[in-house]
This record gives sequence, C-alpha cells and structure tokens, in this order.
Amino acid sequence: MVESAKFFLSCADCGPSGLFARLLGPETINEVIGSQHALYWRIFLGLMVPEALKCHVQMIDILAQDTLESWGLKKTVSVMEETLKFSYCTLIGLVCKKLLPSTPEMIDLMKDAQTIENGVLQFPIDLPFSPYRKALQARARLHRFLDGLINERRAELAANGEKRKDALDEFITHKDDKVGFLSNQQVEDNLVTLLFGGHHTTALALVWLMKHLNGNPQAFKEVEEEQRRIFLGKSSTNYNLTWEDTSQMPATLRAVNEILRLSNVVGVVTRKLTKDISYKGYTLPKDWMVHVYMPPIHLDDSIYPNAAKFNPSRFEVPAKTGTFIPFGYGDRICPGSALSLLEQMIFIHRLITKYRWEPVNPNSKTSYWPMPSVKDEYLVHVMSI
Ligand code: HEM
Repeated sequence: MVESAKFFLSCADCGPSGLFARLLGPETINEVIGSQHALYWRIFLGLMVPEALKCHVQMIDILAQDTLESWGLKKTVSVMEETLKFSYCTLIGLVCKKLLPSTPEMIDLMKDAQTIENGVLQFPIDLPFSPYRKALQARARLHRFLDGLINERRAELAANGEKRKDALDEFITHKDDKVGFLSNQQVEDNLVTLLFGGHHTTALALVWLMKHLNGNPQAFKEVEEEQRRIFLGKSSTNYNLTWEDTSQMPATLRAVNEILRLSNVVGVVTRKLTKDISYKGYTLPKDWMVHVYMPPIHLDDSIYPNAAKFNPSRFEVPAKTGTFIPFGYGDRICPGSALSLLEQMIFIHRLITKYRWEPVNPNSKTSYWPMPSVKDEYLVHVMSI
C-alpha cells in the first residue's frame, strides 16, 4: 500500500484529476502541470516558510483569542462552526493584511467560500437551486471581490512600492523569468484555492483534536502541562504567544500529528493518468482515475500498532517515509501544512489554558462524506477554568 501510494503520488504520468478546475478556476495550482505548477507551488511555499509564517503568529493568536472569548458566555458551542470561522479568518488575514476578518462583508465572503467548497464535489448540474449553480454564483461574487482587491493593491504598489508581506503581494509581485507577472485570473484562482485548501481541513483537524483530547486523559495531561508551562513562563496574563513559544510544543505537535493520522481529514487524493502506465504487471490506460486512499496506510496495525487508538506518543519516533501522508506526497504535497500546524498549536494553547469542555452528545456519529466529521458538529458544554 505504502509503495503504491508513493508510486502514484510521485509518478510523472499521473496528472491532476480535473475535478477542481470548474469551481477553483483553470489556473488553480490543483490543476496546472509542469513549470506552471512549479511556479505556483514556489509562491505558495514562499508564504509558508518560517520567515513568512513568523509574521502571522500574532494575527493567528489574536484570532484564536477572539474566537474563544465568547465561548465562556455560551451554554453550548458548535466547535465545527467556530473552528471554521477561525481557520477562515486566518486565511483572510494571510491573503490580505488590511482586511478585517469579522466585518459583515468578510462573513458574506466566508459563506461564498463555503458554498464553493460544498459545490466542488457535487455533480456539475447547472440548474437553478442546484448546489453546483449556487457554487458558480458564489465563485463569481468571490472573484469580483478579489479582482477589486488585486486592482487596488496593484495601484498602491505602483504608487508607493511598499509591500505588506501578505499573499496578495506575493502573488502580484512575483515575477517569473518566462511568464513575467501573473494576471488577475492567475492570482484570483490561486487565492480561491488557498481559501478552499486551508478552510475545512484545519477546522476539522481541530474538531477531532478536541474530541480525542477530551476522551484521553493521559494525552490531555501531557498537552495541558506543556501549554501551562508556556503560560506560567509569561510575566503577565495579557501576553502574546511568540514563534519561539510555538516551537516549545512537542507534545502538542505529537497530538496534532496523531489526529491527522487517525482522522484522515483528507482521506483520498485523485490522479488522472496522462498516458498508459505499467504498474506491477498491470497496464492502466490513459485517462483512468487513480484514487490513493490514506486510511489503509494510516490505520494499518502493522505500521501503527493498535492503530485505531489515539496515542500521540507513537510520534516520539518519526514515521517512516510514505507511512504518514496526511498532507500528501510528491510534487503536489500540501504547501499549507506548516500554517495548519501553527494554527492548531496556537488554538490549542489558548483553549486548554482557559477552558474545559464536555460533548453534549457523547455518542454523536461520524459522517464520512465529503470529509470525516462529527455529525452534531461537535456540540460541547464549555467551562472556564
Ligand atoms: C489539516 C490541514 C490540511 C490537510 C490535511 C491538507 C491536505 C492536503 C493534501 C493531502 C494535499 C495533496 C493533494 C494532492 O496530492 O493532489 C493538499 C494540497 C494542497 N493544500 Fe492542503 N491540507 C491542509 C491544509 C492546508 C492549508 C492550511 C492550505 C493553505 C493555506 C492548504 C493548501 C493546499 C494547496 C494549495 C494544495 C494543492 C497543492 C498542489 O496541487 O500542488 N492546505 N492538502
């Protein structure tokens, strides 16, 4: 299983699935190939290197605190709803530093982003009131907004040349030797992709993390002690988390990794064959779709003993290559992984040093389509400590 996943995820003749172009746009990193893909990937990665991410720690920390602020006042909290808001606001802050994520305009945009996400895996029937039609309309609104934002920023850059160190700047000012500057369409499609790729994924990982920490006192204790040490090391209660703090969270990172393994937030990745290929004596014809499933690897007892159990300590030893692929593998590995881990660790710090929680419906079932989710959106009672 591990070998075939590695093969199909790194094979040069296994191209993009074509499933995303309709709603994310023809220029989305998900669908382009070769040098165009490498170009977009470099820009994405530039946003996620430590030097760049360091600049966003404070913003993410403030968003985590803002999100959690209201929890103490509520009787019950839908964790899914709240973490979706948190991950969306983080992405908006990453796209454009100037935008205030919680304004009504941004909330409307979040609904549009969600409508697009809902439409991506739907059958593309363009009829009134179909999810696909709604997603197309949401896409048009989001593009109009981004178009205005891009034109405004281009004008600002032309007037004073001052960069803001956000995704908008990185995409607009990136100059490729062959392609030159990117067009509005190229920038827009990839900003929509960024919102798409980083929204539900991180939000769901946080839901599963909270659920499993709540059900596992030993893991909870380790994470809680680690976070409390950081909290107690601060000279005032009104402190900012720093980049250095986030590198002092090995137990939390192990819990986050264990959740990514166990929950398989993105459980399948699809490739379309660009020509006939041979694999282990079989010929797979051009245009066939290959689905690479993560759960058979992540839940294999021979790779992860007692694999169904939440046990962060298994990540005290790094996983062997190809056996831990929540972010994919090969050329198309997720460029947003470092951001997602950072968001999760900051959120958990603020959560665990302030609240305890209990599920309202401990037996709420899991739904598996389109992503593994807790059916009641992980409704919890929250207690301040
Ligand atoms: C728990 C969080 C996340 C998980 C589990 C996840 C998982 C994945 C996986 C498995 C892929 C590979 C798809 C493939 O091989 O075709 C991928 C690609 C991608 N992800 Fe993520 N992701 C997460 C968070 C993020 C975030 C926060 C961002 C952006 C800020 C992001 C942006 C992207 C993009 C742009 C791609 C496309 C890469 C390409 O086609 O080259 N992801 N992600």
